[in-house]
Amino acid sequence: MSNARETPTRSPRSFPYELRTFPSRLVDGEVPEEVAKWQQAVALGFYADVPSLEISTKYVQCEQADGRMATGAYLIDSQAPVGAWGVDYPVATYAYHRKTLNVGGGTLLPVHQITAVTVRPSHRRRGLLRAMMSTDLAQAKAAGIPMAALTASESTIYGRFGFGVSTHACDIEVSTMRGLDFIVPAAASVGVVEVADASVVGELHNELFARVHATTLGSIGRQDMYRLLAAGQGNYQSMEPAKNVRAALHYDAHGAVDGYVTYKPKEPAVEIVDLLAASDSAYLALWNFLGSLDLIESVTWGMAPEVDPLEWAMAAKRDYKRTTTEDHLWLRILDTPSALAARNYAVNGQLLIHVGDPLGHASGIFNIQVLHGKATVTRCPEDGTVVAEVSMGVSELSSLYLGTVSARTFAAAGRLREDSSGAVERLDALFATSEAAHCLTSF
Ligand SMILES: CC(=O)SCCNC(=O)CCNC(=O)[C@H](O)C(C)(C)COP(=O)(O)OP(=O)(O)OC[C@H]1O[C@@H](n2cnc3c(N)ncnc32)[C@H](O)[C@@H]1OP(=O)(O)O
Repeated sequence: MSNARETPTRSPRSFPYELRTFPSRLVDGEVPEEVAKWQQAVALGFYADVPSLEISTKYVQCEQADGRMATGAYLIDSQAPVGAWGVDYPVATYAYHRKTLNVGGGTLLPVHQITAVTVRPSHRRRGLLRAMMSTDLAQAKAAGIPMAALTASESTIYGRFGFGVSTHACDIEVSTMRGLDFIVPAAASVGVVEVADASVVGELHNELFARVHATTLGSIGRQDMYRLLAAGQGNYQSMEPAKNVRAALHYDAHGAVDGYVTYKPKEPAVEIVDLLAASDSAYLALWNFLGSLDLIESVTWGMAPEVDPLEWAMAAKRDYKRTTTEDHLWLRILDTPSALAARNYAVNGQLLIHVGDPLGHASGIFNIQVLHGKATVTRCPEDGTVVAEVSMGVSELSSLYLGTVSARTFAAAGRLREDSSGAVERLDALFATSEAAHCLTSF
């Protein structure tokens, strides 16, 4: 008989991580250790420079203004090998802030905006993203937020979590070699455009963005950092004001600023940094200004709308080239009745839809009854007494939500099923929008 004590054996945990969530904010004017390490992990995940203390502090000031909550996944029951990052550095990061989404008709819907998702290369494909996303979406749903949103680094990651592409961003290149001629020149010459210091844009940004946000279907709230980004006063790599960012302001008939453009000249081209216009005339007048720059042969912009009035205003339509169209804003309905009741509808009507949701938040059979542009949405029993007329996943419903794609297109793509003849046509008639959704914010 052996005296040796049996060594207690513990099988390794299948998920040896703990998720901790904390606000990103300064304490006594300083970046707390936990937040600083979290930021180092984010920079690693996005291949960014190691943030200096100055940059870290500036980020946190902005994130504090946004009410950002950061989540880190930390190793438990284990020690880091000598020399490696310690267990107080998160192996995965995730964050959210909550702002609003313009869903049309002047309605701003509360939205849960997800950002800074990274998993350390040595811990990938072990379910960390799935764990952080599932936990966070469940908490957002429990907090009564009807919609989640993100902008994605890759288009293949987030569909499985119920997100659907809801707006596109276009890269455009407008040839200005011969200047810009407009079919109705007077429409592009309303008000006055004048040059300003780029720093002025930082001061105007929040008020102007609020005006644009309130009137643009698909616009989502901008994080505080945009004041700096839009004005060339700082970015995620440096807080040094850029020396090559120029600005022009548009003044309306009363002399009030209702638009601006900031741009980087790289002769013989100009790249737009940010363009906000609170009116159609400000938009065309700012383009008229850009078209008038001597020695410049083309103007590029990476945030042009899918349907751009500029293209239709130009006398030489072929001088407007859309070089890429890419998925931009991804939405994820969390609460189907609340989300559907918030938007406007084109016609009166009624429809029974079935929504599938792998995470359960948005699923069910719903009766949508629209009268005078507004919907009453009720959940139906799923005991076989009610039969849906159309069936789709929450990702598809989230893409249909702002009118960016039609049910007809999804049916043709095999992503939506018509269970009752004519239902797809009725769904498209209900969800039709008079303008194309456009989001000017990445996060
Ligand atoms: C909103 C934003 O912040 S977008 C930025 C996203 N981050 C990045 O691009 C930074 C670099 N990439 C990463 O940090 C990681 O690879 C992540 C965050 C993309 C994935 O993290 P992981 O922890 O490896 O993912 P996890 O193991 O939880 O996988 C969950 C599911 O997503 C899938 N998946 C993970 N990464 C990818 C990918 N790059 N492309 C396609 N599918 C992916 C997995 O196969 C898995 O699928 P399943 O559950 O249906 O079988």
